Amino acid sequence: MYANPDSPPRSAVTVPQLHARKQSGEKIVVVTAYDASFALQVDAAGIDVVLVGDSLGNVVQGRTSTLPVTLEHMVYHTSIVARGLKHALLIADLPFMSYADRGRAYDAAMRLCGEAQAQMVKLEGAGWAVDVIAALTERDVPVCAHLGLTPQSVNKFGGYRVQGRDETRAAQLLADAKAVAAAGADLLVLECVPAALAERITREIAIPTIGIGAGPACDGQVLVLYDLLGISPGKRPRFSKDFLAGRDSIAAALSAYAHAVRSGEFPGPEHSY
Ligand SMILES: Nc1nc(=O)c2c([nH]1)NC[C@@H]1CN(c3ccc(C(=O)N[C@@H](CCC(=O)O)C(=O)O)cc3)CN21
Ligand SMILES: CC(C)C(=O)C(=O)O
Ligand SMILES: [Mg+2]
Repeated sequence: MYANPDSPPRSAVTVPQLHARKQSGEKIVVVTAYDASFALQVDAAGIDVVLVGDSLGNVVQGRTSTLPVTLEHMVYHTSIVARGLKHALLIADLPFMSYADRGRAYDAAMRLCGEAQAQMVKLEGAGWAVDVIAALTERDVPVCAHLGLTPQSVNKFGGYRVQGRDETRAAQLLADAKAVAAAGADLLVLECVPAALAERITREIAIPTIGIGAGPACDGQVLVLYDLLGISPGKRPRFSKDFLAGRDSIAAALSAYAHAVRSGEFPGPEHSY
């Protein structure tokens, strides 16, 4: 289809609609996808947002971290996922070091939102990254921030551990959440933080929070698709759940996940810290 100034955004779900969910209390359901066939399944299940995560390094490429994932990989997977979507909003992860300064972030956003058709980019961290969020926001590129366990920092963390457990770190995380929101982020992913802290952050900032191992109080939830289907190799993180177990199709597993998030059944205490 050629450009038509009257045509609506590519997806049915829009950024302003996601903002409105914070007030309405209707949970935002997010899942990762990496190819067109799964994107079609996820879209048909009525999931709100699809994330092309750099977790593709782990689950598609068989690596032990997300650090080797390149912008080329992200552009390729984002472009093929985009072809499978009609309903869901599409977010793409900015890979390691692709947003190290304003200029690199602009170039990467051009590839992911221009060429590959993502509607929002996601980046990890606060501090220096707050300026990058402000830079993208000034150019009207929607941004999803990501705090807590930020997997691109694994070499600094020394492993994948729950973040914000002590008082000082919890206060820092709350301050970081306020800073990314003030810089213009549209959404905030909170990964592996105590449920009580995620609840407090969700209450104190104006943008929706999307939890993964962050308890039930977040405005939405995200899971890695292959964790949700029970096919990820190795030890499964505590926050994940196999929704295919006891069901007979991928479509049924995706619908069950969406329903469990919307009804507040998932995540339970056994998935939280
Ligand atoms: N398949 C997959 N799922 C993910 O959620 C995911 C990836 N890959 N790759 C990138 C990151 C890495 N992630 C991870 C990986 C492991 C844990 C984990 O094992 N956490 C411990 C916490 C231990 C603690 O501090 O108490 C756990 O038992 O849940 C958490 C997040 C999340 N992301
Ligand atoms: C787990 C989500 C939040 C992510 O960043 C990814 O899949 O890469
Ligand atoms: Mg990621």
